[in-house]
Amino acid sequence: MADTPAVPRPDRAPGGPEETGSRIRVAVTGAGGRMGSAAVDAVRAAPDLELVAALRRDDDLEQIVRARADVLVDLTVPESTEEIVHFAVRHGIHAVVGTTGWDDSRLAALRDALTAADGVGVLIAPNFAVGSVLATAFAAKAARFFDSVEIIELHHPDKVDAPSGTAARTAALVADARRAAGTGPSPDATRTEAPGARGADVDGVRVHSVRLRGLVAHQEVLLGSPGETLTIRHDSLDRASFMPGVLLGVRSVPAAPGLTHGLDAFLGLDEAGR
Ligand SMILES: NC(=O)C1=CN([C@@H]2O[C@H](COP(=O)(O)OP(=O)(O)OC[C@H]3O[C@@H](n4cnc5c(N)ncnc54)[C@H](O)[C@@H]3O)[C@@H](O)[C@H]2O)C=CC1
Ligand SMILES: O=C(O)C1=N[C@H](C(=O)O)C[C@H](O)C1
Repeated sequence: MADTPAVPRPDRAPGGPEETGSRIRVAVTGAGGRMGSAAVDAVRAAPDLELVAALRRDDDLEQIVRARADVLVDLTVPESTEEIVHFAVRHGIHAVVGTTGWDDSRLAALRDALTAADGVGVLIAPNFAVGSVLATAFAAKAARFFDSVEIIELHHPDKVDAPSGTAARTAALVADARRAAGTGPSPDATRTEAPGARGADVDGVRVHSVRLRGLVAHQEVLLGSPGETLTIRHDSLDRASFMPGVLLGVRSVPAAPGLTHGLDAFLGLDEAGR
């Protein structure tokens, strides 16, 4: 990662585009991908936004600076996203990040970088679909009331990571809620197991990943207690489902300095989904 110093952005704070009503200048990385190309189209179609750069793999990140982007939308791959986002932060550019791979240590390093970058905002959004954000919030809310909880995430087979970022985030919030309530671990008498049969253990929650041609992005949270189960399911049937969340992020992040994790706050939800 290049170690360039932060560049002051005189067009940012008082009198910047978010305050003057001028169009927000948006750059997209991963513009050649499934999500990036949809985001490019969505930004182009939004009257209050202006697409100023669309970068593909191997394009020079300096283009974002030369284009005087206000907000970067990153939709690349887990191996690239950290470097790209730190580059934006160092240059005083806000970022809306949909790419997966933001584990706790990466988030901590980003928080540190943002502390030094006065006024810059970054949204890390594990899922931009409103229904998915709500489903995760509902699951976190329900988690303490049931003996058992497991997650099944189902995606298209071109996805490079498993489990999904959404499932990892859901598992973390479910685990937090159960810890806070003193709920014990999900009961499980398994003694012999074919490798992977019980899924991945994410923060004490079993997560099962399905990859199937024909699917886009889907998740079920299964909760169970004696005599009853509750299933919270969300389906993204088309990448159009993600675009309102991307645009909400672009419009909201300039006024949200520091790190925002999840679209919840921009939707007016707190972490418990209220
Ligand atoms: N937060 C959300 O709601 C959603 C997040 N995602 C996530 O977004 C990411 C992208 O997903 P897809 O578009 O399906 O993948 P994709 O593989 O279709 O697109 C990724 C693109 O990024 C490009 N790329 C890689 N490194 C780059 C770099 N350094 N600079 C510029 N471009 C670079 C690749 O060449 C590729 O075109 C994944 O991490 C996925 O999990 C996907 C859907 C929704
Ligand atoms: O790769 C995808 O497609 C998706 N990735 C994100 C994730 O890993 O959670 C969001 C959504 O599930 C689609």
